[in-house]
Amino acid sequence: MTQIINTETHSLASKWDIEPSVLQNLRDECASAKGRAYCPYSKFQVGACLLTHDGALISGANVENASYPVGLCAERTALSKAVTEGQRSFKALAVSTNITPPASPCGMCRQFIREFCDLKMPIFMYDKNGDCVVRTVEELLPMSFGPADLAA
Ligand SMILES: O=c1ccn([C@H]2C[C@H](O)[C@@H](CO)O2)c(=O)[nH]1
Ligand SMILES: [Zn+2]
Repeated sequence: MTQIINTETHSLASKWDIEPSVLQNLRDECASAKGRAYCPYSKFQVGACLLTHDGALISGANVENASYPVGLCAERTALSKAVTEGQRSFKALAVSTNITPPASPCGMCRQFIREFCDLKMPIFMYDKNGDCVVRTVEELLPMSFGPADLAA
């Protein structure tokens, strides 16, 4: 069956060197993961999905806790799942929320992402309408501290 892929997805995909159907799957996966968020306190659902260089998609959602600060963001859930499944080579991250403009990863997640992802890796942030804002890791966390700095 032929998939219908919109023009925005096509142009984003070519800009970031991702197959349009793969970018569409990434977007769909992070949107579905959002539906599995456990967020009874904030009621703010967030879905995230990583695309690995070998084409795997690994998703996560926010998981809150009655002791509020214990809650986990979607981005760190997805990354922790991926890393503990042996995946550390990422081509893109997508995040989906039900607001517009789209939410961007919190400061703690930016640092967590920076540990494993290339500074030039794109982060696709989808809003409630499925529209997208894209920024690289470096744009979200300039002049960052990373693993190589410890060895310097
Ligand atoms: O990028 C974000 C921003 C917020 N949250 C979660 C944390 C908390 O569960 C809820 C409200 O902050 O949304 C994420 O998962 N990712
Ligand atoms: Zn976060």
